[in-house]
Amino acid sequence: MRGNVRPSEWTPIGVPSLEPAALDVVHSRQNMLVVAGPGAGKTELLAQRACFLLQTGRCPFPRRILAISFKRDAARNLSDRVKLRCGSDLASRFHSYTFDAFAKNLVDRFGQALPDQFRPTRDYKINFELTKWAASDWINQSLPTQGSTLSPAVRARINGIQFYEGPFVGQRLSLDRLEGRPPIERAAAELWRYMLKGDLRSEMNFHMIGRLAELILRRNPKILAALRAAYAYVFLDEFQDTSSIHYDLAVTAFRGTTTVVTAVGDNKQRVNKWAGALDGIFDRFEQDFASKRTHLLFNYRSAPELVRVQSFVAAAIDPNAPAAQAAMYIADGKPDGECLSLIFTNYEVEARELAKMIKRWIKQDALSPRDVCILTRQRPEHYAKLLQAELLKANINSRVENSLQDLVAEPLTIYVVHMLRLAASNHAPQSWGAIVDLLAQLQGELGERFERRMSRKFSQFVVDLRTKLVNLPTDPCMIETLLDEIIGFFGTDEFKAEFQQYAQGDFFAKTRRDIAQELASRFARLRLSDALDDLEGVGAIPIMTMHKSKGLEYHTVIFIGLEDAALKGFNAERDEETCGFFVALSRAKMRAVFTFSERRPTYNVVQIQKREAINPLYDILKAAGIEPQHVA
Ligand SMILES: Nc1ncnc2c1ncn2[C@@H]1O[C@H](COP(=O)(O)OP(=O)(O)OP(=O)(O)O)[C@@H](O)[C@H]1O
Repeated sequence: MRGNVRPSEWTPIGVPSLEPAALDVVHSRQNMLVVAGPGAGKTELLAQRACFLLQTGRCPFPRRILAISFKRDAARNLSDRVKLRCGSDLASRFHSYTFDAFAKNLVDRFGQALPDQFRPTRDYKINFELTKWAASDWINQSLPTQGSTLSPAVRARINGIQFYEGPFVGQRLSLDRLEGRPPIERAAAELWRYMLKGDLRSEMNFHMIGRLAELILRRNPKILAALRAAYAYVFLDEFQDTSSIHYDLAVTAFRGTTTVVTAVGDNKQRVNKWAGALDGIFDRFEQDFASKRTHLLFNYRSAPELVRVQSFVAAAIDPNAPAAQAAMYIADGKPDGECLSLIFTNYEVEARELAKMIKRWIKQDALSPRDVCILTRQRPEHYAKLLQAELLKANINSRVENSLQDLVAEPLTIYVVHMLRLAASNHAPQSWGAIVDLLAQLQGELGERFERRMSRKFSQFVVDLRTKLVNLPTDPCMIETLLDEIIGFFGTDEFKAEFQQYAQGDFFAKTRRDIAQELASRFARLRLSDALDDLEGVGAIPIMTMHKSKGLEYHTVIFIGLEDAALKGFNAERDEETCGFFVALSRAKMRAVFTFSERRPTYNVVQIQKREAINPLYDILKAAGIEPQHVA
């Protein structure tokens, strides 16, 4: 569809209707802050707003919309929704990035315009080892003493976390002179200098990249003006998790400009305080961006009984939070959702009984394993290990998603898998369509003639690929060569240019290597289509930490181990842990289950488990009428 629909004639696509407050946001010409609970349709609202702006020409060609999320799968989910709702042509002006990818893109393109002291080398490397927890070690062990203004005794007195969250990356980078400044600030300047390494290859983490991106915009009016001219609209998803690095970047880029910013979030799902999520971020945004705040009241995701239980948790987190209303219609006599708190005598009984229940639920509710999700507070491979074995006995596959979730959301994986699916089957229309769209996008051509010409080449490539895969390679190096051929068919340079995360550094090579490793282990034991299903997790119950479940939804959610040991930070971070509990509960559409096992191994030793520290969570459930039930 072209961008020629009249605003007054535009109607939401793919959902029956939007509540009036949501429709106001879709149409809005001013900065807006949307505060709404789980399942209120915040992400959907952004997708609808993108369609409205593109289809009505409110975002006129060639201007674009920039959407920024925190997780790769959230960014992908949003761009998929827009593509599905208004077609690839218009959606090509909808750019959905994670914050990290957006910042890295700026540094990769314009990093050489930075002043000497903050200019990274073009081939900089991402270093994940520099964290706030390791900051003291970096100051004391890695910083060279030669040429330093800090004695070892002074360095040893610097508090690493304060240093990291303060002058190192907690505030805008300063180009001021350092003489006479406190040691903590001089240490920050020295660690920056050490990481950027002069002529040697620079190393940075994403916090540093975020800070450099902000500095680029602050120091270069032309780059800033070009960015603002390119993006007429900006969307900020999961806004409650915004850190000072992200916020400063957004402020420098778009505050006080004609670019219209829409931020959506839920203060009750704020679980990233450890990663720097700012207090009072909604109020700051309202002031800084002169925005209007609006609330959404419906919950489109969860059944009425679950929305009722959620309201008790919501009230415990924020007594002023407006009560959400369930939008789901349940016919008379049908179950309207259930929430269970189950107590087991030990973890073996828990695994056995849960496996039986899951089997029963899958059958009775006609679910696919992907409709069920198993959550843990931490270490999912440990908490779910026995349950996985019991599920397997019942012929139900499951897998821990954490390590694969990001890889599977990578465009490189997505398009390689599409191509391999075509090689595996004569009937994979979705994969065919996805690749034709990609080729059109990469080559900037559309229309029937292009498709006919492309189709011939493409069909031949698939036939050749199929021949090569008669015997599946199990050597990762051979698979990497195969991946090179596939990417070469798309056009390696074009592919890297389209997906900016691959344009610089070794991320492309690393992703290719990871895909090859994952495929190799599966090719050794499975047929091609089964290997691809296994990689994508088709037919397997996903298991993940509650943090990784943000933004996702499942028919049935089972949280294993609502216990003191699993939530050991509860006393210190009660608000944040309660928000985490709320996130877990609110992922469920129809059923939420929380388990407690009286005995469970903490690491390798079986220990008696308690629920004293986290009793406030059990109290909330009890207040909602959910009493713990003992199971065999
Ligand atoms: N107006 C609507 N009508 C019907 N269904 C809707 C509507 N808006 C959203 N939904 C559906 O409700 C579910 C939740 O929507 P969405 O993921 O956008 O909510 P959210 O507010 O971003 O949730 P959360 O903050 O909990 O991640 C999705 O399945 C979505 O398709």
